Amino acid sequence: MNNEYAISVKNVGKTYRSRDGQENTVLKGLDFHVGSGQFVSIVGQSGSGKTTLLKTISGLQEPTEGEILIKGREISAGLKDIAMVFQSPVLLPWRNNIDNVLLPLEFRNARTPESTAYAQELLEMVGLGGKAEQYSYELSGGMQQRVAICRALVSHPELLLMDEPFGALDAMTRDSMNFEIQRIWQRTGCSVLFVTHSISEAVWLGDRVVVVGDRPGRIVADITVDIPRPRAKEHKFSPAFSEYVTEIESHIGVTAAIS
Ligand SMILES: Nc1ncnc2c1ncn2[C@@H]1O[C@H](COP(=O)(O)OP(=O)(O)OP(=O)(O)O)[C@@H](O)[C@H]1O
Repeated sequence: MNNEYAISVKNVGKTYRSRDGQENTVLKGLDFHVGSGQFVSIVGQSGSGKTTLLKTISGLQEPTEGEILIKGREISAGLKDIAMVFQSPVLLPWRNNIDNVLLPLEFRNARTPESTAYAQELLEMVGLGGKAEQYSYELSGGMQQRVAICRALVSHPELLLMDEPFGALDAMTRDSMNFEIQRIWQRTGCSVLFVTHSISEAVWLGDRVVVVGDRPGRIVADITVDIPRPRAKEHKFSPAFSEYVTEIESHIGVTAAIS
């Protein structure tokens, strides 16, 4: 039954066509599922089609072949259940932080006193409760990304798609954001698809790591990470962790571009 999955990707292909008629098949024959409440990391070489996959799952673009079901339904029927976080937070500078968080609800005319209270609660959950009235330019990059994550969560999405959300952050901030996203995920129970260039981040966060091979993008490995939760920093130094990293590196083939 498809209904038990948060996402079902069935034999999905995507071919871009340029204006002069050239075809570029970026994804071919992708088949995988994300269980309800699972955290699935996606890694792969640059250009292997990870962002294309996320955009296709989110409904921002259509697959050329195959189908994608969200909780057993066509994407068009499930869009309100999906939120996306990009590498750049893209906050509106003329709105304060809580108003940025509430933006998706305003678009739907669904801002209420309850949702405002929930937005404040989310900001508190990410340690920004005292900065609700401040503006994004008064925040660090890591803080801005936390506001963007709150904005994604404010509509209670069942599915959170994250495309290299911590790629622009320094190593220390990135580590603390990893803890934060693990905590948020455990608290909200949403399903997460998380694209990253960092194999160690993928292993540390994921219940599974899906490796996308390139030309055309296809799944070359789908590895279950059997490390207990909640995960702590020490897990990164365990032999099991290193084995997962080594195995994933071997599936990607070349590791030069991957940290
Ligand atoms: N809208 C588009 N039109 C045409 N080609 C595109 C489009 N978007 C992406 N591509 C091409 O699809 C391929 C895969 O791009 P995509 O951004 O999905 O890869 P990626 O794995 O996310 O890369 P990176 O890790 O560098 O972010 C690239 O060759 C890219 O040029």
